[in-house]
Amino acid sequence: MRRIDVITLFPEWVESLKGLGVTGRAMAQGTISLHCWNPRDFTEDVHRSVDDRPYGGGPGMVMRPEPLARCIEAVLAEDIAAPVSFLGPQGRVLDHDGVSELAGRARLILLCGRYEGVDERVLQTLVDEEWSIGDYVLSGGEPAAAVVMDAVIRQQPGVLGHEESALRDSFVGGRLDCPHYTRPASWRSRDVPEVLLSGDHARIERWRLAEALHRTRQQRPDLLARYPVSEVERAAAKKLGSEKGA
Ligand SMILES: CN1CCN(c2ccccc2CNc2ccc(C(N)=O)cn2)CC1
Repeated sequence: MRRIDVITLFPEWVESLKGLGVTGRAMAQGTISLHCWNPRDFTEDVHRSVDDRPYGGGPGMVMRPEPLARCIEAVLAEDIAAPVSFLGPQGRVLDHDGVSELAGRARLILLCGRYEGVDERVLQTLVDEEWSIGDYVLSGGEPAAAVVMDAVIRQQPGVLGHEESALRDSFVGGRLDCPHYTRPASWRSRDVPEVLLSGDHARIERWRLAEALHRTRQQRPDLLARYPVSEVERAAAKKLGSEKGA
């Protein structure tokens, strides 16, 4: 991922990401460039109107096709080609595999809908795919775009600095995360599991694998169906069990 373009009526929404956390660091490092485009800059009327009343009546407004189309075409005219991804509730639901797929691209073009939605003819002629961050309705696509950007940017080599932490994340390999602890070793009479204080890194790794597997089995059995228990996990759980007995 080298470049992200976001088409939105609320550029300040996206500009705020430039200064924050993982996304902010990736921009500052120059690993990723973020470009914001506002369809309002592509209106041709004096009122710079980007929405209009829906044909067939009903509540709310619809995003007008012409300014949006001109904006999308301006985005596509710049830099390398990339699919136009629309954030909407009807889209493919984003999961770890979807994030990996998007993270592998050189460029992302994210279109954020507002109002009651976008004129269907723009979706038919200029949008290549639709992504959803979950089965619920938002007031606009911007929060969904921010989620996609964060998830994708942290997959980029060098962004997290500690490569391995992106690999151990929840959902990598279909597993939830293991528990995390820091000082003090005893806090309000609750102790850190002694294995983590043992300095035995192979045993600690086994414990973390076994805990992630245990949590996944408890909270997300559907993930186990999709990503069956591996030999390494089985061996880790077995060896741990025998040590506990020891
Ligand atoms: C009140 N209406 C506002 C506009 N909206 C709409 C309709 C079509 C496309 C985009 C939107 C923007 N909303 C989104 C966006 C993404 C998600 C998601 N799950 O990823 C949920 N909602 C329909 C509802």
